[in-house]
Amino acid sequence: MMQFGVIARKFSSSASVQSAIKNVTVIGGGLMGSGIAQVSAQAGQNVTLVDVSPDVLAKAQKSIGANLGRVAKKVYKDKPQEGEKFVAEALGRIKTLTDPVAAAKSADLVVEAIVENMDVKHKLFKQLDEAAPEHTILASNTSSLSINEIASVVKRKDRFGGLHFFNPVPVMRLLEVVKGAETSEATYNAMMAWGKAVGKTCITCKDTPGFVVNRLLVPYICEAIRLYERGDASARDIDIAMKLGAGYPMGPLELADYVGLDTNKFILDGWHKKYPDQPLFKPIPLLNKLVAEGKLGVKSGEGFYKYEKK
Ligand SMILES: CCCCCCCCCCCCC[C@H](O)CC(=O)SCCNC(=O)CCNC(=O)[C@H](O)C(C)(C)COP(=O)(O)OP(=O)(O)OC[C@H]1O[C@@H](n2cnc3c(N)ncnc32)[C@H](O)[C@@H]1OP(=O)(O)O
Ligand SMILES: NC(=O)c1ccc[n+]([C@@H]2O[C@H](COP(=O)([O-])OP(=O)(O)OC[C@H]3O[C@@H](n4cnc5c(N)ncnc54)[C@H](O)[C@@H]3O)[C@@H](O)[C@H]2O)c1
Repeated sequence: MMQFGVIARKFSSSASVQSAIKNVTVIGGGLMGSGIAQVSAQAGQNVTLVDVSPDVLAKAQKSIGANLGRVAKKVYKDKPQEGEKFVAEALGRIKTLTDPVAAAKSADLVVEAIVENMDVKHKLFKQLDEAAPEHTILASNTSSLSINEIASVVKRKDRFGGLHFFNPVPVMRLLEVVKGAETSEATYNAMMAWGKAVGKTCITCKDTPGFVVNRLLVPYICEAIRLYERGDASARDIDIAMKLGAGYPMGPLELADYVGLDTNKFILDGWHKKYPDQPLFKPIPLLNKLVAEGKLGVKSGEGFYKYEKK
């Protein structure tokens, strides 16, 4: 369970670390993009949040407001008026747009958090590269794709890198900063400083599949699903086992639902295509079935478990 001290420490550290980056554009207003926008605004950055869907943007603003409220309740426990001011000021720093090209024009940093698909990311980054000012750093929050391959369509390869956040962004303290083959030292240093400024502990990763966390996490979740498919244990028992037996905050099937089964599928399909002989990345029929039925986990109301719709 997250303690007040951890939130307060995270909050104060984000307020005290300086970054040259002041204007951040976040593309994709879903699970991750809304969290990245929140922590950036909390740290005093001017944020432009972009999504193709106005409905997603409205939902993102609502959830960011609610999550800022949770932070304010802890940090300004005995000072509710200051808490309200904190929420209003942070929300006031976030503007929303549906046009990525317009949003790139005023950005020092663009963090992309759209669907996990190389072709879609390429199309977006080509546009961003043409529209953004010379100094702008472009970064992807990809879970599983190669940073070098994403960067292959841009001219500014020295000003491109990976910024891999974890879900839920306001709570998870890690940021993987990924150096591509042509990422300059200046870009890497700016990304590290920005990560610290938004309250994260940063680690340096090479552009290897899954970086550090997902290289370990993906095989673990896949094996859990296969265990369940074989009927070796119930979903509930697998999750209880890893929580009580290994001390994880969530079991693997709960975590798969939390991340989103569509995102899980994009990752697995991509790695299977790239490494067809690796048995760990073979398609999982049950996962394909759930996604085809629109059972995407928490965000759609059902995955391995059922959830109340938000
Ligand atoms: C089908 C599978 C096929 C396999 C294919 C491949 C699989 C691929 C899988 C990998 C996908 C990779 C995805 C990505 O690239 C990497 C990731 O992000 S991995 C996910 C990492 N995250 C985790 O592991 C989360 C683990 N869980 C937790 O830490 C906790 O459970 C929780 C989410 C923090 C919730 O904690 P609980 O105690 O259960 O619940 P509470 O509601 O009490 O919350 C605790 C605490 O946090 C505060 N809080 C929660 N959410 C937010 C928020 N959004 N904003 C602000 N604050 C939040 C809450 O208020 C509580 O505070 P407290 O009151 O305790 O101070
Ligand atoms: N879900 C996780 O736990 C998690 C964790 C870390 C990283 N990631 C990565 O973050 C990225 C986003 O994942 P998510 O879970 O937030 O997905 P999501 O489905 O919740 O959100 C993606 C959003 O992008 C929008 N979008 C799609 N194409 C767009 C475009 N061209 N321009 C603007 N908006 C567009 C969609 O409308 C959607 O709202 C993926 O690359 C994923 O691999 C996910």
